[in-house]
Amino acid sequence: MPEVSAASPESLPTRIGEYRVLRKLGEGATSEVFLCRDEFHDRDVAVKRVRESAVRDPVDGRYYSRFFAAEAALVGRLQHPHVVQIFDAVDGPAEQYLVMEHVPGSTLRRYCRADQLLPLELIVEIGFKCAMALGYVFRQGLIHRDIKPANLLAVESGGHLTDVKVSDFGSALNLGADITQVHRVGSLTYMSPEQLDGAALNAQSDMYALGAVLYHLVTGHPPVEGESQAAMIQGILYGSVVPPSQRRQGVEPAVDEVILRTLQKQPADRYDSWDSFANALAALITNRQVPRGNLQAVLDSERFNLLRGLDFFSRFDDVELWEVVHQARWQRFPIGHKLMRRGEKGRDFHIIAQGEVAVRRDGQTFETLDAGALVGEMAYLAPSRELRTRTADVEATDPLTTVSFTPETLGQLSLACRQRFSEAFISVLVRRLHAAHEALSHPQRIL
Ligand SMILES: Nc1ncnc2c1ncn2[C@@H]1O[C@H](COP(=O)(O)OP(=O)(O)OP(=O)(O)O)[C@@H](O)[C@H]1O
Repeated sequence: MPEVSAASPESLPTRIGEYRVLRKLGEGATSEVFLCRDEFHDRDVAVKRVRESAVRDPVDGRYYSRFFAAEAALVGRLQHPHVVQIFDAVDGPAEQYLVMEHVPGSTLRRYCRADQLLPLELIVEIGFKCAMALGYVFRQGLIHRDIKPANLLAVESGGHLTDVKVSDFGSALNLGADITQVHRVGSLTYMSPEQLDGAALNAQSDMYALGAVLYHLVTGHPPVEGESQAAMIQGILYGSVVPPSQRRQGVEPAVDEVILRTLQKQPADRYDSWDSFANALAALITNRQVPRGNLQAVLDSERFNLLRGLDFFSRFDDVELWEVVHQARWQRFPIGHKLMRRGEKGRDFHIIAQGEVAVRRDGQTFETLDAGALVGEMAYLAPSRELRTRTADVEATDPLTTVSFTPETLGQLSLACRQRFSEAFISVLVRRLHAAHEALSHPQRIL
């Protein structure tokens, strides 16, 4: 399947339904994908149109219709930053198509080539994001069943891979609704033994496939190779897998361990949940078991895990936390940096992600705040302009990492996420009120 097909202009439709076609993005066995303009919503979208020949196919036509129906059933349902959103599905007499979020970039297929391999830390980061995304998908009652590099879209910017999104839910099994399981959908190269066998599937089957993709990304080879389909099947069911460290220099035993665990023949021998798999991947980064290479920047997975540990975000779910990871301004400050000065106007607020600050008035420290604490929210929440003045100096007494928002950037978050912020603000304010009340009633306690 070509990644990006340079379609001849004459074969390019001018419109698909209400969408103006800009160019062809790619094609698969059953469909073509076009970059289109959604004028109503003022955004670019990817429109996946089922080939007429596919639907008419006398043998497989009804399966193809089923693939379309499976994806169409998910319109508006999967909302996760690492899952391609499906905006609309049209099942017309003339054409069937899906309207999806456009992902600018390519797919992970190109990064499986031995001469294009990604740094290890980026592969682990990709694994972490996909594991979290598939955990979300599983909680919606779905098993993807066709996790492969071509279905993991790579967001690229300036020639670099910056993010990843799971796509193509045509083969998805809805545990709540599908009574019969069609077996052997999916790509043999990444298929779990139980999927081959026709046994019942669960989260561990997608986990195997994601592990196989990670193996391919790390080594440039799929975990099982064979000259023929029969040899492949034999290998998947009974063969042993060469540890990734034997195929790529610099791979630590801990990385071998995580990947090989997902490729165990028995689902029960793999991780027991997506969360434990994601945590094992995150630990490889935290424990420095993958080289940090030239990428000095903090990884999204580290940010995510940092936020997950903070009290302020304890009621945020994973999707909301990812929003914060992507939309907040992350800043680092040295010791001595003045985060705020008394008397200054300002409406931004910060959550301390790492480090410590002293809150001072007239040179006297009256409070120290550390990870999870909120700074500057009083001016943010103030109901009138006059009250938007900082009432204290705030200075870093430790190297500081903060997560900051202005009223404008907070306003760009989803309603659900803003709701979580309001709840977190209220609980901080109630705790403060309570402390102030205690201090007033028992002044000796705070001496
Ligand atoms: N949302 C998207 N944004 C950008 N490009 C996309 C998007 N969806 C698909 N593509 C491109 O189109 C190609 C074909 O898409 P897709 O794999 O979904 O088609 P398919 O017919 O389901 O393929 P197959 O049946 O072989 O898995 C992808 O490999 C990718 O290059």
